[in-house]
Amino acid sequence: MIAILGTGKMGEALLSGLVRAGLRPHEITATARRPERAEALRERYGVRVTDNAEAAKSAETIILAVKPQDMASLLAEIAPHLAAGSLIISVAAGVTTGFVEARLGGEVPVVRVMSNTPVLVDEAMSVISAGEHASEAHLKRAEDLLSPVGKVLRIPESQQDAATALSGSGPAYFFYLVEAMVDAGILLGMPRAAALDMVTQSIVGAAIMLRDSGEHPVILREAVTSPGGTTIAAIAELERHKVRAAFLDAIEAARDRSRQLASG
Ligand SMILES: NC(=O)C1=CN([C@@H]2O[C@H](COP(=O)(O)OP(=O)(O)OC[C@H]3O[C@@H](n4cnc5c(N)ncnc54)[C@H](OP(=O)(O)O)[C@@H]3O)[C@@H](O)[C@H]2O)C=CC1
Ligand SMILES: O=C(O)[C@@H]1CCC=N1
Repeated sequence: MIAILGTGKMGEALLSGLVRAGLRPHEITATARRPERAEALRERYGVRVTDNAEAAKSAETIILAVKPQDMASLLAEIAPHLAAGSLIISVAAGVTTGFVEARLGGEVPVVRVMSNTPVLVDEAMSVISAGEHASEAHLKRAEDLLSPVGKVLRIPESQQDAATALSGSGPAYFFYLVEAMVDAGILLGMPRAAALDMVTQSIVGAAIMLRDSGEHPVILREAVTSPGGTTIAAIAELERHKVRAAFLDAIEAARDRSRQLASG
């Protein structure tokens, strides 16, 4: 039995991925704070929706998917109800395995995960790190759960905040880029729908080339950039506006925010 505690956007994305990967609804228990949310999950997936204590009691694997700010109270609620040997998988940004271990007591195995919303289309990037009492078998269990919905990479926990900033938040940067490029199309007089199509297909094509060609992004970009041509005219403006420096600062800010989150 797998329990997902705090089934909001990320919890539901994981839940739908597990169902697509072949888990049967009766093998999954979900929890939510609002009754209408609980009802929606029950209807949409046919899973059991209970309270946190009940879900924690009967699950071998417990996925914690509440906001970092809600983690301490959730851990206090489930601590007395954990079955011996249950694996705790936390997907919350910034929350360390030490934070979870200290509040659950005993030698509870904890795996920290940072995934991202492309889990909805089985293209997640999930990075995982073991807590003090998590064994190879626990890491493998987390990998088995996550690999049907995307790529999984093991990283030292010291790199989790950086990974949160890069791949956890990463999809948002690409959506933001698409919004900005579509706005540029509007500025040039393109219809909005056509501009969105053009930009979306360009980003999908570029992403697939990047993933499948094995080429470095610089090589791929140079192949588009003709001497004296249009692309270099655009890149000169991006450099003038320090877009690269803005990315370095932005992702560093996200890493710092991830570090702050566990302390509330
Ligand atoms: N969104 C993303 O791209 C990513 C998010 N994450 C992490 O995932 C976690 C969840 O984020 P996200 O899904 O965006 O947030 P949401 O607010 O969508 O989901 C959190 C859910 O937890 C529920 N909840 C809160 N407290 C309790 C409780 N005590 N018992 C049961 N349910 C509870 C909330 O209920 P209610 O709605 O009723 O308040 C809500 O449905 C965060 O820790 C975040 O850091 C990680 C990677 C990517
Ligand atoms: O913005 C956030 O805090 C979460 C963590 C990574 C992506 N979304």
